Amino acid sequence: MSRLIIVSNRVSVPDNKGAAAAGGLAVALQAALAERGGVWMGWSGKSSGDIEPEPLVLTQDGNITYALTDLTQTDVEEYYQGFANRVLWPICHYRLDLAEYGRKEMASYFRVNRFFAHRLAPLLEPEDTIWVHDYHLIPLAAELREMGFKNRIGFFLHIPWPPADVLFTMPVHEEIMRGLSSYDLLGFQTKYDLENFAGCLKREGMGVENSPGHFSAHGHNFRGGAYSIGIETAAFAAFARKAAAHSVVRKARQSIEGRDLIIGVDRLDYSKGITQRIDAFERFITNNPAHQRRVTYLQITPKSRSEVPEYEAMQHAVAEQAGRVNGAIGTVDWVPIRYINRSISRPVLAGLYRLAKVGLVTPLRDGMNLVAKEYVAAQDPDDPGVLVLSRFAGAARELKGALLVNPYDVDDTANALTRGINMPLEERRERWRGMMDHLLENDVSRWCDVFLADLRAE
Ligand SMILES: O=P(O)(O)OC[C@H]1O[C@H](O[C@H]2O[C@H](CO)[C@@H](O)[C@H](O)[C@H]2O)[C@H](O)[C@@H](O)[C@@H]1O
Ligand SMILES: O=c1ccn([C@@H]2O[C@H](COP(=O)(O)OP(=O)(O)O)[C@@H](O)[C@H]2O)c(=O)[nH]1
Repeated sequence: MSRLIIVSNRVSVPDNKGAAAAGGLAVALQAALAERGGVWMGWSGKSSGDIEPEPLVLTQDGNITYALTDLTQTDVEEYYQGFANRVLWPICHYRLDLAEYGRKEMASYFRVNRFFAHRLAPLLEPEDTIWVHDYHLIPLAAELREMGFKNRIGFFLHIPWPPADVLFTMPVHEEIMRGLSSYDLLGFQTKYDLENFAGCLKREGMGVENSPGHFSAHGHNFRGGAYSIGIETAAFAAFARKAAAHSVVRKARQSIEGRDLIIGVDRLDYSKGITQRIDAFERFITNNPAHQRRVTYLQITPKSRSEVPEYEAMQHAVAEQAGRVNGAIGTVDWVPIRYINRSISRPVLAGLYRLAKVGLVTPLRDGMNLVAKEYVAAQDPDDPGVLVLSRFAGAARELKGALLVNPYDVDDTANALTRGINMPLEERRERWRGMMDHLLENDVSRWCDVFLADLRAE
């Protein structure tokens, strides 16, 4: 069996393992690699200032070799904060209004991908299978091919892929499409993302789809498919069963004093629909005075990408909004929204999900959303809660037992909250069972196996 080499911008570093890694990619890859072993190369998350980063630092932890590199401060600002998170992220989440193009950021993006390729090259052996992850590293395969590597190279995109009219607003869309065309296998979260990709390729004759999922473009034949990422379902359910004894979970249970708990867990990101969600919660309370003082909405929201201006602005906006709504609907003995900016470890999160009668997951657009899956996995089979889920999350394609909402429609989400809080036990059980069976069968291990089997197949 060939070695597996994973490359991603974000790496869940060994000394950080017990701590909360707020980000689905790191959580999922950690789970996938722990089982198989291999090499995981990526950014250390640190800046080397204005000097060239030191050589790769290799750390062995069990069967995983971590290979981390720093980036210069300029590269952090231009490649990660600039092009990846101010151009590709908003475009792929359909937020053209937030995209900030800059020539030097685009140049830095391609330069850092070349740098990654050069750092990776000495680690590679001819039989290695290389699996590249996410929008930060689209040009990596083209760089490796340029250097003569013939390995099987796959790519998985964790975020949505937009339609041609959206993608083509990006000045370097052709180079990005060319980069994707250099892989042997492209994985998307849903078939809609795959269809959008095929549409982008065909629109201006950049490539053709020879048969479903088989493409030719820029002189290369490659395949594409939908591979919805999963979680470690059984292990997460076990966390949740044990978590009731955890002191944080016990304190949370005591402090809600028998009220119904609604939970939201998201990085502080504009794609997650947090402001619309708070509006919907306020509407739910004003529409249902009987629930006043009888529910608590816990929103766990670790800060994310704070150096990017759009994220910094959002931190202020959400904090201000949560305060305003608490002021408007709270009473002397009831704080309706508990808004937390710290990251919580996943074993504790599992216990909080299990305490919650409703999991409120309403992104405006999301590649998958692992929180939705974790919420389901954490439930008590005898008394499960209800998942209220945005129809624009990749997870909505799979979790048929959720109450699907349009997150832009505040009344729709407020009504789903009413329905969720009042749902009879039998209906909750039935909805939950179907989702849990699906998650047990389609866990992260299966996702990994299926993608790698397809990548390794000629
Ligand atoms: O690395 P950061 O800039 O701190 O951001 C965290 C991660 O956010 C994104 O996660 C996505 O991957 C999840 C797992 O497939 C998926 O469920 C979710 O919908 C996506 O938003 C991003 O794609 C990762 O690269 C980041 O590491
Ligand atoms: O305080 C927190 C908040 C989130 N997460 C984890 O971060 C991941 C978020 O993944 P998701 O796919 O929902 O969204 P992303 O942040 O990757 O866009 C999930 O595994 C969460 O359990 C965590 O460990 N602690």
